[in-house]
Parts: sequence; structure tokens; C-alpha cells
Amino acid sequence: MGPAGSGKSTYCATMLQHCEAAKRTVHLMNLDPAAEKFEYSPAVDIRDLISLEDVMEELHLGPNGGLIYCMEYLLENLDWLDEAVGDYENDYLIIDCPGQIELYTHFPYMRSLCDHLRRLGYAICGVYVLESQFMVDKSKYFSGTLSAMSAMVQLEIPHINVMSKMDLMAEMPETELERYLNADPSLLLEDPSSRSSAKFSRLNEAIVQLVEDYNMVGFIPLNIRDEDSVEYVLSHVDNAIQFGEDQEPREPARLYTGRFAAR
Ligand SMILES: Nc1nc2c(ncn2[C@@H]2O[C@H](COP(=O)(O)OP(=O)(O)OP(=O)(O)O)[C@@H](O)[C@H]2O)c(=O)[nH]1
Repeated sequence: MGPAGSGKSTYCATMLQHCEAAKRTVHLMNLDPAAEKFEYSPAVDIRDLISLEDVMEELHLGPNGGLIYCMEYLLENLDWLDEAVGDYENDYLIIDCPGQIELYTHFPYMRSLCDHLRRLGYAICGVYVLESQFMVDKSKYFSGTLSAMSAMVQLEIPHINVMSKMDLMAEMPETELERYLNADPSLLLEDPSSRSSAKFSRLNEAIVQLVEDYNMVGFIPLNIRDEDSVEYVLSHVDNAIQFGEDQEPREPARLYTGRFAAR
């Protein structure tokens, strides 16, 4: 999951290749009815069930309304999904999700989908991908962090945050990187714009408090050109899946999260 252009499809393609090289049985599923082209063709594709283009044309909906319709349609036709993924056993299924973050933050569709996959016996890990360009603007960074937290709280599945495109951050000093990757809340208070008015300042303090209260948001750095970095992210995904398996019943307060070191 993650905002538009954050690198979700690239993450999926990279993980697919990495897992195949490690001889893991892995499949890619596209859940974006508006997707146009893929580096690797997905084994399961929502566009075989419904495409955004058709919905927009036939129902005269805009792109966002059309996407919501597609997700509702998928949930009304779960037998299609069952047939597509029901036979996988101990396989690794990577799901490339749409970039409209409202799907994770306040609509119930992704949550319902996760619940259904669980009923099919899947152990799930949510991977929220934010891109490193979020680290060049503190306000933008915190809005991204809050959207990641919102998805985590909504979905209640073991959850990992990934900071993609780390190759673009080569110039940032290591100490500064660490602060962003560990979601250091004081970053926001240092931003000069956060002190522009007393009200705004109090709002920022409240946001900082919120991030601190959760005490669980960190980003795993991903550089797709570095195999060790890809393996590092995958090992956290594996841990999170295992963590989810070990929690019965699953408790929201014990979501797999963590603080991660810059590498
Ligand atoms: N430099 C760099 N560019 C990247 C990286 N990952 C992705 N990109 C580029 O970022 C752009 C968006 O990547 P995608 O993987 O398509 O992002 P997405 O989140 O799937 O995008 P949507 O499906 O439109 O939401 C593409 O031009 C990618 O080539 C990375 O690790 N480093």
C-alpha cells in the first residue's frame, strides 16, 4: 500500500524477483483496476474481473468513484478471488494495491479483503510504502507518517513501513536519516513553519504526541539496487507474518511494528 507513485509496483517486482531467485514459490496479484502496465505480468489481476475504464464509461463515474465501485464489486464477487488464490499453499502472494490512500485510511474495503484472506488461511502483512522524497519536507513527512499510522490502525494486521527510493537520499547525513527512519517526533517541532501561530504550534504538538503515543512508527529503508537492503525488508516482512501467526487472537495493540536503523 501507499500513496500514488511511492514505488509500490517497483517494490512488488523487486520482491518477486528476489523471492524467485531464493527459490520461494511466489505470485503477484494486481489489485489496481486502473493499472496500465507491469514490469512483470501478475498471476492474478483484478482487471480480469473488472476494469476502471469500463466502469467509468458504462456508469459515468469519475476515477475515484469508479475505483470504489470496483472494490465493492470485488467484495461482492469474492468467489472470483477464492478461485484465483484458493489453491496456493505455503506460497507467498504479493498484492500490489491502488494508490488511493483513502482505501486504507477510512474506507472498509481493504479491511474486509484482509479479513477474507485470513478466512482463506492467509497470514497477512501490510507493507506501507512511502517514498524518500517525503523526507525533504518535514510537514509532508508527518502527513505521510500519519497516513501510514492510519492504515495500520484501520487494518489491524501486522504492519511494516518502508521508505522507498533511498538511492535518492545519498546526500542526507546519516544522523538525519536515522531521525526520519525512526519517525523522531521532534522533527516536526523544529520546523520553523510549525511555530507560525500559537494554534498551529499546539496542533503540531498534538500530532507529535499522537506519534509518540503509538511509539511504533519507523520506516525500513529500501534501496532496490542493493540486494542486502531488499533482503533486510523481506526479513522484516517474514518476521511480521510469523508474528501475526503467533498472535491468537490477534490484538490490535500488539501489531508488529518496530524502529529500524538506517543502513
Ligand atoms: N530512483 C528510484 N526510483 C524509483 C524507485 N522505485 C520506484 N521508482 C520510480 O518511481 C516511479 C513510481 O514507481 P511505481 O513503482 O510505479 O510506483 P507506484 O506506487 O506503484 O505508483 P502508482 O501505481 O501510480 O500508485 C517510477 O518512475 C519508478 O521507476 C527507487 O527505488 N529508486
